[in-house]
Amino acid sequence: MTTAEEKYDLITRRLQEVLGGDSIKAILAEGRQPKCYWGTAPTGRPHIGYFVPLTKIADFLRAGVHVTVLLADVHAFLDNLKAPLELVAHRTKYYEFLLTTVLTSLGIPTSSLRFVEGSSYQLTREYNLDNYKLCATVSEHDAKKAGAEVVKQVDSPLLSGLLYPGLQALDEQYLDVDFQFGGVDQRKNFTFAELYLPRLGYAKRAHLMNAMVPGLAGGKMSASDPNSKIDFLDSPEVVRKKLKSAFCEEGNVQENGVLAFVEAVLIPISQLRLERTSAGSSTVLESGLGDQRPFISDDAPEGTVFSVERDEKFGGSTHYKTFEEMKVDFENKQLHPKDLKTSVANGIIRLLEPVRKAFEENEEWQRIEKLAYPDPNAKVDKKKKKEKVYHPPPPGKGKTAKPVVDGPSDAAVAHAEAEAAKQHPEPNSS
Ligand SMILES: N[C@@H](Cc1ccc(O)cc1)C(=O)O
Repeated sequence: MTTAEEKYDLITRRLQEVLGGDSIKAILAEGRQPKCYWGTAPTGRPHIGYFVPLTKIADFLRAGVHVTVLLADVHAFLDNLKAPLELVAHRTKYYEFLLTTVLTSLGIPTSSLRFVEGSSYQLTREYNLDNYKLCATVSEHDAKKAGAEVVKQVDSPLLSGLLYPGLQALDEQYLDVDFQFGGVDQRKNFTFAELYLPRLGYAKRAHLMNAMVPGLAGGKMSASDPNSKIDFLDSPEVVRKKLKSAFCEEGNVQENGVLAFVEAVLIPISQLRLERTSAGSSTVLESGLGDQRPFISDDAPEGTVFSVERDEKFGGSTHYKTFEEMKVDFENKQLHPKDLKTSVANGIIRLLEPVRKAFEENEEWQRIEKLAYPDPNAKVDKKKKKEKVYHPPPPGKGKTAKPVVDGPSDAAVAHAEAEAAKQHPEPNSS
């Protein structure tokens, strides 16, 4: 990788939108290495759509960008308590285990990037003062608009949802980056940051956005339909079942969750692996944990990005070098939905194998997983907890009355949290 233009092209390839690209070009032209971050709020369990930002991170690293991954723990509960306070630390740990493993499986050594927890700096005096300054600058209308696509929209919105975009904007300053990267669903948050950071005297950052990952059922990968998304730890049987029920009609390339998924997730991973092989050892990418070519048959010609394996009596296997070729075949009914689904299922199973293996070999991760995502059907415990809730008498009343300067008791806080959780129940996932 030599010229600034080549680096810029690698940084911005496959993105849906770039705001402020010229500032990145200028940094590269000076021979400097841009700094960026990608933030994720540890709420529900990450699904395999996360491969999209993670493969993009591989591009950034290859172009010499300094990458920070923000585990936005504070944001995870600011967003309608999607991660309730008592679970957020466990979920943060779970995300860290998972992201580290997936990055390694893609051949990205985590030593080449930095992980930061939001709460490690968002609770400081300096950050909070900036937050209050923002609160005295931003209108309620703008804060609401900025969070509209990211913060869960409910009938009785909490104040925390209004703070969310402001904190995300401040993160750019406190993580000291040149650009922030995220899905296009972050667009309103990003333009909000561009407008408001300069009003605090901070630099306006560039924003890079990837397209949203399509769900297997068609449309966006949906939180409410568990069949539309695949968990990193799903077993081969579950992966096959989810693919079987995916919407994939013969000849229809317009509404086709499976094909769209191949284009957005699987082919970029194949390309990444191909580039690694051809670039040799001079790149930051190392060999991954597992199978090097999860979607390509052993006997496929060079340059193949996806193989559909088929019995000779059904015409034999086809090896595609581009997504376009595959799409044309599907449209012309040369590629049958059943064959496509089978090859995609097999590819995903191979891709997830090293992640599942790492999970099975790591007792600490397994312990954290249970704490982070307790079984929602284990109602017994919940009931017990409810009975224990203590309702303190109002200040000045009751035997234990004392001045209120102490702040609310733990029990009062627990009660308030339980009430909040009732009104804003946690969604299945983000
Ligand atoms: N808004 C991001 C999470 C995030 C939080 C804080 C940030 O600074 C950046 C990103 C999401 O929807 O997942």
